[in-house]
Amino acid sequence: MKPTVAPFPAARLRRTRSSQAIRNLVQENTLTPSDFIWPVFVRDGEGQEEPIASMPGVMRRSVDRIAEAAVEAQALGIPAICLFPYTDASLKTEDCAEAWNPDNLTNRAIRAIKAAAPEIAVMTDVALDPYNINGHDGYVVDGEIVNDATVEALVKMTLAQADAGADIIGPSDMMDGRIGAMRTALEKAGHHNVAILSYSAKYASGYYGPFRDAVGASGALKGDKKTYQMDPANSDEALRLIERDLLEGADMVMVKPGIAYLDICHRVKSAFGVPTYAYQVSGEYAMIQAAAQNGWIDGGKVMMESLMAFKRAGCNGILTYFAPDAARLLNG
Ligand SMILES: NCC(=O)CCC(=O)O
Repeated sequence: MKPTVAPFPAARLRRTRSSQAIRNLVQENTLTPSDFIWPVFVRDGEGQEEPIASMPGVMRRSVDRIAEAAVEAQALGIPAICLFPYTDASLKTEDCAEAWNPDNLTNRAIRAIKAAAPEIAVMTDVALDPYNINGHDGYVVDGEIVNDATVEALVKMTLAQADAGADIIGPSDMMDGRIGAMRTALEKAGHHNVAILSYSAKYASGYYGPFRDAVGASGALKGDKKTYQMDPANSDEALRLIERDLLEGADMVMVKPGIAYLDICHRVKSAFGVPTYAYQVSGEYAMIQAAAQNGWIDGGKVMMESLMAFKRAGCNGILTYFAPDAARLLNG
């Protein structure tokens, strides 16, 4: 689209910025609480809310407190909550069997949320890293992250989550062939309406540091994730990954991290026109909070501006740790 601009003074582009009312009329993008998916951290125990030092304002919550948080999110108009478990080191093994335990933290939290806040959609994370003694998203054999055996484990994990009542499965592992395998298994098990929001374009990023503290994975990880997560230098490859996942049965797709990858969000939405999400990850959140706490930026303003940027880039929604704070601001 080529914008038409009459010569000055017929056109004074400041006219449409001259009052709040006119600015509201010409606003091109909007942000509402229904744009958010709220990632939360689950821990064991009861009545527990434990702050995470590198993510000011974010807690690890026990299952009962997660259910309360979901009730609050539902009241704020947030449509979905996404669960990440803080798994005790004693439950991390080489075979990652805790990942498909029907009574693991995630599956208990799904059932508790469904009982307390039935309207909110529950999204899960599918990857082996919270359960893996090696800290990787897949099985490690002789130093290699093996693909096909990992996919079999991820399918078991997916089915356990769907059986517990998950509405949206979020494969974040970046193995090849996992979306097709999960979709086939879900269909076969009668979970026709369980959606897959694929972490299709997930980059090997430095922005995930605080998240690894939050889920207790920082110590376990040996090496890096560059053989399965994407190179930040690449963009065409993201489109191939997105197309591949859509053809295998993904309903929605994600770009991760967010702010440094808005060009990818825009390309994905323009190329495919499918429900597209960005993950404003822990490092992005931590940077905004740290600068705000030092008085270097206005935290509320930067929070809202960063979230609007995702909408402007074409995203349908954002996974963001700011979800409840932003929803409260938007609800006035
Ligand atoms: N699979 C989920 C993540 O890796 C989240 C990363 C973050 O928030 O930094």
